[in-house]
Amino acid sequence: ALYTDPSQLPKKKYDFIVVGSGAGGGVIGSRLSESPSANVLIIEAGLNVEGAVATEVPFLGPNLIGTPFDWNFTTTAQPGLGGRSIAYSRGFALGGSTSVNFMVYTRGSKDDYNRWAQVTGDWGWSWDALQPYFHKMEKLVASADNLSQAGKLCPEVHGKSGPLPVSLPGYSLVTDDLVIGATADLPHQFPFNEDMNSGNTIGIGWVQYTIGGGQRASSFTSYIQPALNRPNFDVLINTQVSKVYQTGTQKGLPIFRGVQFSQSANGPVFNLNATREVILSAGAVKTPQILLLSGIGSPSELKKHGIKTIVDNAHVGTNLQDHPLLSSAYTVNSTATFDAIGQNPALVGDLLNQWETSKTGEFVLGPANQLGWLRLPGNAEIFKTQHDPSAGSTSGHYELIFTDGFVSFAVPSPSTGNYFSLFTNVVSPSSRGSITLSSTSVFDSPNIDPGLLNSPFDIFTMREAIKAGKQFMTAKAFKGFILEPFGEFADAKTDAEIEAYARKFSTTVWHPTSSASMTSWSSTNGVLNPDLTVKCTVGLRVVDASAFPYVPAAHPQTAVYVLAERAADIIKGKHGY
Ligand SMILES: Cc1cc2nc3c(=O)[nH]c(=O)nc-3n(C[C@H](O)[C@H](O)[C@H](O)COP(=O)(O)OP(=O)(O)OC[C@H]3O[C@@H](n4cnc5c(N)ncnc54)[C@H](O)[C@@H]3O)c2cc1C
Repeated sequence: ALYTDPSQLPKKKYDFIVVGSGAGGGVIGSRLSESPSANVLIIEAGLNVEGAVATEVPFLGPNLIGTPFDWNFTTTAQPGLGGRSIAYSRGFALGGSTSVNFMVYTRGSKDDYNRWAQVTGDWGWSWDALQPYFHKMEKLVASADNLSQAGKLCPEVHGKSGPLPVSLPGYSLVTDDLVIGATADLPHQFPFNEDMNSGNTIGIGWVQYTIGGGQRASSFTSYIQPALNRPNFDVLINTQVSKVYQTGTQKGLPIFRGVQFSQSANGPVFNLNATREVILSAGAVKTPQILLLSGIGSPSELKKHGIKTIVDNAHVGTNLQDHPLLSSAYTVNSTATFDAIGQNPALVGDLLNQWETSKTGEFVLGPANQLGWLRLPGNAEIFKTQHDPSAGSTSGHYELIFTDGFVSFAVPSPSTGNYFSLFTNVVSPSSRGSITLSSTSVFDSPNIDPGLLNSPFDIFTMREAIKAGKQFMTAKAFKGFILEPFGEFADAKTDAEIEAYARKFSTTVWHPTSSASMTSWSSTNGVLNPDLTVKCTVGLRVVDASAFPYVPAAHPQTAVYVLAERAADIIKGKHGY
């Protein structure tokens, strides 16, 4: 059942306590509680989303940024962004970031997962070995407009009966034929990819979304909500875990089965012990913060805050990776773009009404109907001095996303006009950032440094992505539709100007990962073992995006879901459920 107050919890004992209900925690809580004899509790800091229409209407997803459903973090000053600090959104909600994200469903590439397998020495993380889990979680469903899927995805690649609905965009746009037509015009540089979830991501194609029946699917709607009536599954919201604590010692290693939590910085503090495991799924920002607050980290970092080191691990909070994102707009010869929705409040009411009555219309859409993943040429100048950080030939170096209207996270939308937005996104970054403590309170944000555009490779790739995007827009298919580049984008012509433009306006795709990453059993260069247990501890695991050794060249929710699906089986296996 769902609880809002720790004192209401019906049990004094849980086998598993899961911290966070996002892509990782939602799957773990739901899958572990499938075993009736496993008592499972999820503790979630954020708000209930039941009945919150903005979390249900796909088109309104971006409007959740900056609302009470957002942690509303801010990064440290980013040298790669000209010293700017930027807003850093994370879901403060039941369902975590899957309740506020943009629902793009991309698995990543064969090479992304095979690299995880190689780094961890556990072939269970390879693309082939994870296939049963992709199929277990997915349910390929019709789009809201029920159009044929033929030629837009490969059904055989997908699961048909899992809890998470996946569908194509449910409303056709004028720009659909233009983008797909441009891949036919320029097939060598911009090939069409019928299904970017087949293992080979390269090319441009139709976006798949975690949308079913025209409505957002999240770890809450797909995993937690259907399990809430199980007598062995409780979820406590509005409550932050402030640390995990040692409950004993086993073979010289500290056991961390204790969880401390409260509802406000000065509110009553509660303690609860798990009989089997504590699983941290608080996401790539908060999981390392909780580990550090628990005395698991670099002794010098912990000492600064007067925290006693229990496990000496200098890697906690390091290796943070993210994808820098830039939006550039063109004016277009059309009056039928999304811009009308932002510019005309009456239209919003009509579309919401249509969505509520029939789950059809523009509001069933995510932010783009097509996107693509592309590689720098093998002889690109940057490879003379920098090694290629991508996982391999099936992973992109950059992504292009196409939106039928003006969308930017750096500048306000113009009040008039019609636009087409081209997003460029560095998806195999070589920059690394960090999460460090700013105080000893979990109620304070940690220092978040995603290291955006902070390496020669990343700025080079962003620049080349912009140039490739401009090239794509010259395809015959766009003739008569695309008018001209808009705003400062129009003035960014030379390489130096494009780089300066990119540093001035880039933000993030909100894809932080790898801040408590897994490595092999024998490696001391990481935070987790390949089974996601925290190195040199007993009873403590991490199941969320912080566990990734590398960020996949993809929107990462799918990788978190699949990681958690396998993790649930690992945990069940270990405890004989
Ligand atoms: C605006 C936005 C758009 C995005 N768009 C996409 C997209 O289109 N496609 C895609 O694939 N990915 C997208 N992502 C990223 C994707 O949602 C995340 O990668 C994924 O949800 C990460 O899963 P997680 O379990 O690691 O963390 P989360 O889903 O963030 O879950 C962590 C949970 O832990 C809770 N928590 C944190 N600290 C505590 C604490 N101390 N005590 C208790 N609970 C705590 C949080 O409130 C949260 O509910 C987007 C993210 C954002 C923010």
